[in-house]
Amino acid sequence: MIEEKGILFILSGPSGVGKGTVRKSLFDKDTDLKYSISMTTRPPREGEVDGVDYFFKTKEEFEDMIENNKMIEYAHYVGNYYGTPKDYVQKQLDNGNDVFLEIEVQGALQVKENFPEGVFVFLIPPSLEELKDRIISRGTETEEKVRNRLAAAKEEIEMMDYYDYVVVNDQIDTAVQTVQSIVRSEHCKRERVAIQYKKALERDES
Ligand SMILES: Nc1nc2c(ncn2[C@@H]2O[C@H](COP(=O)(O)OP(=O)(O)O)[C@@H](O)[C@H]2O)c(=O)[nH]1
Ligand SMILES: Nc1ncnc2c1ncn2[C@@H]1O[C@H](COP(=O)(O)OP(=O)(O)O)[C@@H](O)[C@H]1O
Repeated sequence: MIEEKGILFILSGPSGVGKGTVRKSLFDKDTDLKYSISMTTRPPREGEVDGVDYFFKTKEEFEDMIENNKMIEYAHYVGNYYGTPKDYVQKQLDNGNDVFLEIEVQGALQVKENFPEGVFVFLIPPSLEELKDRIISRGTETEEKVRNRLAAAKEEIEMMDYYDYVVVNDQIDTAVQTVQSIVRSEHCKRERVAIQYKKALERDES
């Protein structure tokens, strides 16, 4: 059966919930998904590589991309810009490949406006206490930034209503398996399979 367009998957949720951890583990298992590397003005953390973890840009370079309409979405998050460049995502979807975005909530809502057919997955922590522990234990933030991220998290969790799926990231393996099942299930959606069959039948008859 010929795949038409790829599916756009959006994984979002509060900072520190485990989006990056879930995404990396998912990509170790599911090589068919294409990951869209984000652009950011945040300085690289130790061990982060330009073009692998993020495309690290200056504020001017980022604003230039925005002005030239080259971003699908972007957000100003805890003092820095983060965003998804348009070209890569569009090209992969057009080639029939599934694309996976891992982005914060403001950006996900913008994607929803432009790609309403996207599949929106919201990752939540088992509790706010656990979320705080995860942000602290990661050790990448100052005390003030931990407070900022937790304050943002409370507002972000209220946006759950805009999502198609909600996954609790309690045990990492279970959360990854659940996201993987969502990806598989979306490929079995009746509308999607029916369209592909119809097209294949039409080709057969002509
Ligand atoms: N809107 C948007 N958010 C992004 C993008 N890339 C990463 N983010 C989010 O920006 C937030 C901060 O990312 P980062 O500084 O790497 O910290 P961490 O994810 O909390 O480790 C996280 O919630 C990311 O998921 C993007 O392209 N667009
Ligand atoms: N299911 C989980 N159980 C315990 N710790 C987790 C789990 N998922 C992620 N973590 C830890 O929580 C911290 C934040 O995870 P990270 O993937 O950086 O979050 P995000 O990308 O959402 O900001 C990291 O130290 C990570 O190892």
